Amino acid sequence: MATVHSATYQLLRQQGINKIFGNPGSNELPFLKDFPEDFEYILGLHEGVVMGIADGYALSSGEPAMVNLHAAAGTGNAMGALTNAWYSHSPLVVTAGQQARSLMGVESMLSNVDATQLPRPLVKWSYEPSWHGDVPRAISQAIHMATQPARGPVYVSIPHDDWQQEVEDDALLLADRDVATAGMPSTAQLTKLADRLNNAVNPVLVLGPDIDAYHANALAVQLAEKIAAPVWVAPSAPRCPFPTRHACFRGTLPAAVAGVSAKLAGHDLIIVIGAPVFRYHQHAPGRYLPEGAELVQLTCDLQEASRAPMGDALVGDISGMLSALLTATQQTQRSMPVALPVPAPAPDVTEGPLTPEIIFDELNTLAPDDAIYVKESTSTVTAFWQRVEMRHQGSYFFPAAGGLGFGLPAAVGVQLAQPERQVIGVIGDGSANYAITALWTAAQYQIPVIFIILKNGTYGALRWFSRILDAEDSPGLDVPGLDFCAIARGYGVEAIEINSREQFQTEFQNALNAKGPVLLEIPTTTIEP
Ligand SMILES: Cc1ncc(Cn2c(C)c(CCOP(=O)(O)OP(=O)(O)O)sc2=O)c(N)n1
Ligand SMILES: [Ca+2]
Repeated sequence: MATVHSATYQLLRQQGINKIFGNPGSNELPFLKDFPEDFEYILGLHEGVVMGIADGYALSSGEPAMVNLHAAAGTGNAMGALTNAWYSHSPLVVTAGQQARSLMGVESMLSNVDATQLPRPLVKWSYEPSWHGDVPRAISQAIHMATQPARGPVYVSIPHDDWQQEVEDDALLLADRDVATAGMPSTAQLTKLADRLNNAVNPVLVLGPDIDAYHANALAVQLAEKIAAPVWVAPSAPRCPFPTRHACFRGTLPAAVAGVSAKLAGHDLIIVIGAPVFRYHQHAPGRYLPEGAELVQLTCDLQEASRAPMGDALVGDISGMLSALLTATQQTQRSMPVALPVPAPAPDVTEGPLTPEIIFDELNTLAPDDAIYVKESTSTVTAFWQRVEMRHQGSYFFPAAGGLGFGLPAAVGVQLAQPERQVIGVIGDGSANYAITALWTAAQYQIPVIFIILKNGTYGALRWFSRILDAEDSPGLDVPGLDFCAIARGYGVEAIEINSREQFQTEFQNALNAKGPVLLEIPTTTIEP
């Protein structure tokens, strides 16, 4: 007779999930006992790290990742990371151990009281089965909810005395279920969209993370070239959807209402694909659209389409819709945009700390063409996009909700998902502290990430915000006295402090050949975002 335990592992196995990212407590041990040999458990020392590693793994692989947290305390520790996973459409199957059914009502220790409320609104669905026999079906529903568009995290709370209970053999029917979404436009919808594009005089493309998530980067290049349109990346970019040295590429849009309209002025049709409209950040009021412009959004996310403050939207499969639109669009006679100029090499420094621009120029020279960057140094984003070329799908990840503590663990998760590509974490000395224990997991599992800590001794982005918000006298904006080499070595990661361009060149190339993780701590100047 099957048990909840055996039926659930069989379901996970058949659905291609064989890694469990977790940090255990007593509630989780009955799930982890008799751990199958064909599964791997990746331990993080804090649940925010566990969620971040799983998030990086799921975003980069495109596959669902299974997370196992400890009751309410573990779920609470993971909530910060969950904000990023929610906004990045990350397919995470998050489970949490619950106290035994008979002890929940008296709120005994480790009871996850009102468990399904805890992760909301940062999950697509949360559920606690009302009896043990429903656990395998609940996990099956969680997998399909997490992986169908718009993808996103889900949450299932499971009482620990369910796992050894017997279930009907029909529970095994769940293992082979195949659930998919079609999501293609009708002929009428496609004709209407293509007509708008073919009749536009000066169209512009604004591309978002779901182009990269659905591997539609090459289709986007073909469309941009066919209509000879400039291409902007949607504001607050958590991924890179378009090659950054392509002639059509124009950079990332500013995360402000007025700024977006200013950059898109003069265009009569704004086509947004794979992005919300828009992920504003700075409060800079203005008109949502430039004079004379219309906007149409292609998205996989009904909520994104519904909450937009202007324009039209079509919800469907990103890659399918883009491919159909490409076919239906006429080749334009307009001339192609002229490529942006490549920035002049960053000037050397004769004394004092290096500049972030020097580091980015060196990365652009020394890193492999298909390197993957996990970025979390908030004041250097613009300089990075200008100086470090990104060509391939899945080359860039940034916390989608701006929730810091993403970079270090996500770099570990991305490297687990992409062992053939070098992952480089470019992390600020402020951000690094929110999930610093990810270094331990990288060392323990010998995951060869290169961690670059840009150490300017301050919350650089907040220094900039304090100026535009007239709050420059705010306390708590500096982070002096941190020794990341000592911290990293304490978690088992080889670490070197870098104080010259030549030393960076030598140590970075050594790190490329290392078998395990390496951390480069680089004192730098502070620059404007
Ligand atoms: C979990 C969390 N806490 C606090 C913040 C606030 N915050 C903070 C603290 C920033 C400074 C990050 O400093 P850094 O050293 O990582 O990078 P820069 O110096 O390049 O800005 S940017 C920002 O929005 C946040 N986004 N997320
Ligand atoms: Ca900093």
